[in-house]
Amino acid sequence: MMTQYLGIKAEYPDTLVFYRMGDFYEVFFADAEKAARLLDITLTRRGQSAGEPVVMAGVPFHSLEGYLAKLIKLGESVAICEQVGDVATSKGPVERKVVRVVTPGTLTDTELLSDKTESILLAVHQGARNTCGLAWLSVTQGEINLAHCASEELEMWMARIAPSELLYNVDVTPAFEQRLKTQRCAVSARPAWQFDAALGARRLLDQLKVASLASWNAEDLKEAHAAASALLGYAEHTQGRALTHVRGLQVVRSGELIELPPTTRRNLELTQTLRGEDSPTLFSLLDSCTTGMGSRALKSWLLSPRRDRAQAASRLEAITHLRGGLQQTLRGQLKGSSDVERITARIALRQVRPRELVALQLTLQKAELLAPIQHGLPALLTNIFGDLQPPEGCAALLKRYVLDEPAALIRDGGVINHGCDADLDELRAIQTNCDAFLLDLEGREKARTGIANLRVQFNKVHGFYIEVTQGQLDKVPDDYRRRQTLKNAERYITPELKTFEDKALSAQERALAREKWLYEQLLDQLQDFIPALSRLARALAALDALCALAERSLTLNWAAPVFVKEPCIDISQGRHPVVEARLAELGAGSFIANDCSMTGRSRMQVITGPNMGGKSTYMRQVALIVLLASVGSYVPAASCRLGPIDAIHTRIGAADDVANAQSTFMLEMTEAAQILHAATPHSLVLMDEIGRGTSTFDGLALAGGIAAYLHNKTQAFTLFATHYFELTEFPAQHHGAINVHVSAVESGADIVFLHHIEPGPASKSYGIAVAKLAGVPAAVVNHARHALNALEAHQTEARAQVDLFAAPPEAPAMEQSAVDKTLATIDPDALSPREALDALYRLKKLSTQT
Ligand SMILES: Nc1ncnc2c1ncn2[C@@H]1O[C@H](COP(=O)(O)OP(=O)(O)OP(=O)(O)O)[C@@H](O)[C@H]1O
Repeated sequence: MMTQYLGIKAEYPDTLVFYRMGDFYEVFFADAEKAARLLDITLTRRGQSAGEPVVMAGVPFHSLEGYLAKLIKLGESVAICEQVGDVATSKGPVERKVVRVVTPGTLTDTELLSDKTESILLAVHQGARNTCGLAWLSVTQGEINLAHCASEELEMWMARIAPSELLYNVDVTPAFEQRLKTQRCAVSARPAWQFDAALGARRLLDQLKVASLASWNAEDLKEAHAAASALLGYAEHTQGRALTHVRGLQVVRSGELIELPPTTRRNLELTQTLRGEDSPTLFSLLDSCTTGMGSRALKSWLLSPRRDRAQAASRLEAITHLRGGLQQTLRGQLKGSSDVERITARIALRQVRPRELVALQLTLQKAELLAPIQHGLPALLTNIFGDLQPPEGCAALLKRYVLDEPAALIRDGGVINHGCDADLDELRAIQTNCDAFLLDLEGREKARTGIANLRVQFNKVHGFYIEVTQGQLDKVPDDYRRRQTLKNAERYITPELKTFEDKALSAQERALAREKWLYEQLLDQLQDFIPALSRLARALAALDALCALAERSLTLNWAAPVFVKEPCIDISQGRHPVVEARLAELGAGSFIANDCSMTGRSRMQVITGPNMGGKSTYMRQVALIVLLASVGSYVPAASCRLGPIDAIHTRIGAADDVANAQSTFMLEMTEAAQILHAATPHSLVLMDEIGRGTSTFDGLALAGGIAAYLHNKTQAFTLFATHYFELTEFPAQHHGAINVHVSAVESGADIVFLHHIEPGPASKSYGIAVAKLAGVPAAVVNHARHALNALEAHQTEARAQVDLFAAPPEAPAMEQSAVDKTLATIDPDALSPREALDALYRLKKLSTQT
């Protein structure tokens, strides 16, 4: 057995192998030590292998799911090795095989998956010329995604895709590997040969059942093909079979989506709060979907808005239509729908459970009722309703095959419907009619033989028998065969009883085997419905997400945004949806709505005002409104006009990133640098208190420089919140910038925040008043007030006339060196190898002379 185990383990060196032995899954040696540590289970030692005691640990087979969930959460993968041979007939250890490998990125079990989140597997291929190929999929969805990106954009892509597991070529450079390892997901190196572009292209064609990738314009994405090769190979390897339900391809191109860098997702708390919780976030507020499929679709919409507004416009049009009452009816009907998408995937992978099939059947019946007969529907709804047609015959097939309330697992039987299969019905009848048959036989035999006390009975050792007492033996007919002799009686068997016995004793076993066989037959027949079921699942998900957005827009009193061509962000009476909901929940007053008007000519707002005044809330609400509009949702405002947007960048105070050894200030500057490089005139940039991580003068000088760069060079729509009062002078010298401030009033020594954005700079800083409000001891507040007066008096006197925003003098032009001059004359493409070598010697000589 150990030889068998070690042979299997050798094929899965990096994976915990759960080896089935009777009612337990056992783990051995190093795996056992790891499992014992991670799962808190007992380690034992038994027997010997190669002279060493065998270290092992085990978990009962019926509680496998719980242990798997724990391991997957810890980023581990598990190979499930089952007994596949016949225990009764096999000599030596029964044959065993790994039937599937459960890994964080390829989950399919209901118990291991979160309803609202996809578990995504991503393969990254480091290509030549600074390009990376990406391929990713969720095994429970029907679509492969491909993309190419520049190496420096990789982190942004990985943040957008948010994989649960990442695969990379074992031969990548150490620096590249290090970048991948900083991702918060399971990371596995795969052999280099698996990242083969030609193999990947072939696999894609096979998978999609097409002759060419031309219709997706995906023929030249060689690096992505290489990634797809590893991706599909790995996904199939984990499932132990082909992914027949994966039939879709999507190519995502840089520049098609609105950029939402990782910092933006975090700072705007789109799907997670800054503390890493799921709520309250924009998504948790929006997600009133009635199905998991809808929630997942909505989340993906939220994180991947497109620059081109056609998709957003069609969603808006659909939502507007649904708001007219239809959403309420549809949501009522959608409620309780099963997760058709995941059930379809599990049918394809032949892992589906009986109760899921019943749930699917009920949903299919429901879907038929969903599509309203209406004319003049918006195009998106027409398409969705068109796809809502359940595949013909599928519900009937399920109804015919599966009991209304089947057992949880086919393993236990009690799944296949009555009247579906004559053999099964007969086997079941034998079990249920056993007593009746015996009574009937007894009656008939009594009549035939004239033995009044004849009895037909059963015991476990001897099986069925007819018992006749000594005094009646002469009446026993010829066809009775003796089975057992007792003191006062003889026991017999007849051909009829023998036939019945054979049937009855094996009926249960055979019924179970028949049920399993019929279940497989059903799965075979269901395979034909998979494309139609996938289509239906997508339609249900989209309809649910649209209905949720319609419901939210009505409940929360949101307005439809208007897309315009000219550059602008023009919001009237905008609100921060999450803060507003939170205030309402806590009964802490109403949210103060604010306008924001930025145009091609007025692109920057310098925002000042007291701490706690509402600067961050205002900036974030503008970003959230822009994002919601770009997704195609209504927005929390009275009205919103929006020009083209290509990115939302945010630089908002964060805690130290100790894990990556970066100080607050380093992080602040790194993020600022990224924004300055990436932003364009169509980007929205939020800068919150830039420069505060260093000394006042350094910080102020940097903030001034950054503001000037954003205004003059980048020309992005910029919201620039600052505590540096000096920056309120910026708009006077920069025509594209204006001052705004959050209003507050002082009453005595206290401060009242009005949270209202008003034109012009704040009149003063209220730091000390806020400190008092926060409960800082009176002695400290008095001390600070005194010190402030002194500082202000001193500053007025000493204020030098420094122009913070003036462009610095040009750096003196460096004189070109002899090497540079020679280099400028060389055209590498025009050189022969010999000439190139000569040139290299010449340059080397020159460099030693200078
Ligand atoms: N428009 C508003 N209406 C009602 N309450 C608001 C509004 N804006 C902000 N608030 C409340 O004020 C609190 C502080 O707001 P915010 O964090 O935006 O202030 P801030 O000016 O950025 O402060 P700091 O400068 O200290 O970062 C919020 O948590 C919210 O409860």
